[in-house]
Amino acid sequence: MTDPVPRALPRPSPAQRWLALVLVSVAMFGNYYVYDAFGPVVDLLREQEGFTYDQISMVFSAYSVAAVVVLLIGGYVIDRWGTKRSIALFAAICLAAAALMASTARFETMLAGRFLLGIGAEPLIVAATAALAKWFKGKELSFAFGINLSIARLGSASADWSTSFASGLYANWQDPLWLATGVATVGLTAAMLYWMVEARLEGRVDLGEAAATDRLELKGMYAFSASYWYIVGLCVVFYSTVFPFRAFAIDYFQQAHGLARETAGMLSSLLPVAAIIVTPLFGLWVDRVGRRSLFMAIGSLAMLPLFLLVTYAPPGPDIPMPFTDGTRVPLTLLVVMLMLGGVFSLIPAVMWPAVAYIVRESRLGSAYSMMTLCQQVGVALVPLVVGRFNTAFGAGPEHPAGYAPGMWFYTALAALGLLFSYLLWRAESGPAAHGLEYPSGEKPA
Ligand SMILES: NCCCC[C@H](N)C(=O)NCC(=O)O
Repeated sequence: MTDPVPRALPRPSPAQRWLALVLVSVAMFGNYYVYDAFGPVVDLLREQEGFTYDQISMVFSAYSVAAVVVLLIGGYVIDRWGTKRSIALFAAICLAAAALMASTARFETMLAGRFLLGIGAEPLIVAATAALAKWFKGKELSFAFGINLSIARLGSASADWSTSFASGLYANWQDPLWLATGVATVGLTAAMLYWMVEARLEGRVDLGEAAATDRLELKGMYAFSASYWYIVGLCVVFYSTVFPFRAFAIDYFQQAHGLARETAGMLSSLLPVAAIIVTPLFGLWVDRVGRRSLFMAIGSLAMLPLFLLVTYAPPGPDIPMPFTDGTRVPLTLLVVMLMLGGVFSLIPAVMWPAVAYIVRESRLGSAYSMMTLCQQVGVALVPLVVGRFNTAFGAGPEHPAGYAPGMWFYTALAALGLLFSYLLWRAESGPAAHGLEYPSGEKPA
């Protein structure tokens, strides 16, 4: 008798793939919610617990310090543990971090909680990407990544919206953070369900092998072209401006512009909301027309005046915000936040895929890891500088001008971003171009 020939397993059905996507995305929703739940309680921590802006920015930066550490080792955990265990493990760490931050207003505990969040949240993003690659490889992979990021960004927007739908909790700093802990519990539940689904279907459907996780291999980094390092430079200054600005935005709108917390939250949510809607559209457009470095330069140029406009331009009339129940905001703030939302949609849509044009496929993992690592170093340092400025210049409701030095610092970073994108555009308009300026699929000879 001959041994039966092993039969090839079927690929997962659409229903199985979409179930995996929903569960992984809910875990990511929890991750992003917890990250952004800190911004809306900044003023309460200052007023009720006596936190200084220096302390607030140290807490915010602790995430990025942890992220730098885990980016160096996180890939090994995912490769060793597999996606299903890793997603549950990292979602559990996010939950523990959220609970730690909600438990007490001791500065050291907050710092530890935010550090723990960085340990869990950044590798959770990597593990989620690896998991989706297994289920959607050869299918709707880009679309699945897009949906996943949009649901994650909905988590960011929901944290801002919680100032309205959970306004009753904002009598103290702690209850909104307990709400974040609840959301993290939902994220962990989704991660556990994902573990069950993957374990149940393993051996029944062909999930393939997850590609080796993006890892940082320093060997050969020097060989990356100047264009790659210009994109890394832009990435660092762009995220080091936008993420810290977002972290302080709700407090800033309240203190410097006298907005109610609900209104400030709505205004701040324009960034992730714009990104959910517009990023995929920009992605499609740029695929058609190319001109990637030009678009990055346009995005950087558009960002340049925004922080000075919120500081010095007259507020203008109060007008109703679109898609709300008539919440009124000063025209200048609305225009600035809509423009920043546009930039926050355009630059990531162009910048991350541009790396794939410049670096060969076998080094893409290292290239993206190095880019994220540099990004997180910037995101760790910039809030410390802004916090220092705010404290040193006595920023607060009695002295709104004290916020101006921080805004000048953001402007200087935006100018640096413009310089990097100009250098990139110049490099990509010359003979050593990589095809960034061409539509998808068309490369220079
Ligand atoms: N909002 C949570 C922080 C996400 C950090 C992540 N490393 C990242 O930069 N993602 C890209 C993005 O545009 O959100």
